Amino acid sequence: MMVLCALRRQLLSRSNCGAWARLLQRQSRGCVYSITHGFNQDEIREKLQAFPGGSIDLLKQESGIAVLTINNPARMNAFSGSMMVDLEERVSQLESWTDCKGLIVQGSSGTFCSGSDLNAVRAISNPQDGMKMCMFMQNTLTRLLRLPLISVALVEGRALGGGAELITACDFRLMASGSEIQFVHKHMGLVPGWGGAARLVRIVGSQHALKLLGGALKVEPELGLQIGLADGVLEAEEDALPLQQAEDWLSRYTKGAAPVIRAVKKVVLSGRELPLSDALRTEKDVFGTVWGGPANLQALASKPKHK
Ligand SMILES: CCCC(=O)SCCNC(=O)CCNC(=O)[C@H](O)C(C)(C)COP(=O)(O)OP(=O)(O)OC[C@H]1O[C@@H](n2cnc3c(N)ncnc32)[C@H](O)[C@@H]1OP(=O)(O)O
Repeated sequence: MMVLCALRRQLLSRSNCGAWARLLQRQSRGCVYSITHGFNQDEIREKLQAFPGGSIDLLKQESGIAVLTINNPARMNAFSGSMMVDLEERVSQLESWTDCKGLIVQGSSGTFCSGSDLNAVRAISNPQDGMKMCMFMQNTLTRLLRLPLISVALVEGRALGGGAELITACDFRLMASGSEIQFVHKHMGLVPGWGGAARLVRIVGSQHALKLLGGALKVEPELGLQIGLADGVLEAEEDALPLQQAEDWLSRYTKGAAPVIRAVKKVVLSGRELPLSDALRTEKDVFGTVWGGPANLQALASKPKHK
């Protein structure tokens, strides 16, 4: 801590205050890696931008539900370098949207995501660059998971490799019928590197995680439900597209005032990530933000009966 404070003072005294302030802000945003870990985000961004293609699109709706779309259909929505940078920018936008209550992450054109763009993977196959890309994606996906809103991955078609890792950075997962999730890393001579293994263990437990990663098993909706990787299965419906079905599913958790929904996520997140004493203190602080707030006063005035 003392080292960090000294570093902060040292950095702020430098002439280029704006850039340093940005670096320090990133460090405090809940990233895993910062300048103290030798992580230089601007340098990595520049490298990633050298592999263009596709986009990550964010739709902010008045309902407070956002839709994030992985959009690179010619490559089954594989993640190019510029899409990794795009994703980081979209997460920053979501961090600043304080009325947002829910997020759906989907792929374009009926499939989720086929992982890293193999063309970029081939071009940066040295371990140093690979680890830098990993740090960048781990930071972004950690920030995605920590957003104070309720997120759901809508899996249609295939979620492979990094695509399977991305779905673990959402609070929930819905699988459309016929969809598949597969951590194909072993077949590529790899292990997950975007934080997918650490998050998968927390979602399905270490026994199931070992089977999914060690066997590169295909997870279809039935198995997904059975092991707790999927929270619901969407059957094909004539009058509701999967995105509409996902919005309906999510609405049971996002109905209500934004500050309350966001507080719910914050207390669950702190319970999941912090030691008990710290989580309890955080819960007390978050409680203080809603106690006596508009939603609380309105509920009290309406003489509720919870039947
Ligand atoms: C830490 C991250 C680790 C990783 O993510 S490593 C990457 C793991 N992902 C993969 O290995 C996916 C490899 N792709 C496949 O298995 C198949 O393409 C896939 C997704 C099952 C789809 O099969 P099909 O339906 O038969 O379609 P297809 O093979 O003809 O693909 C259509 C076009 O998409 C391209 N594509 C699919 N996945 C890609 C990828 N990850 N990177 C770059 N290009 C990719 C594929 O090459 C094809 O392009 P083209 O039409 O031949 O020009």
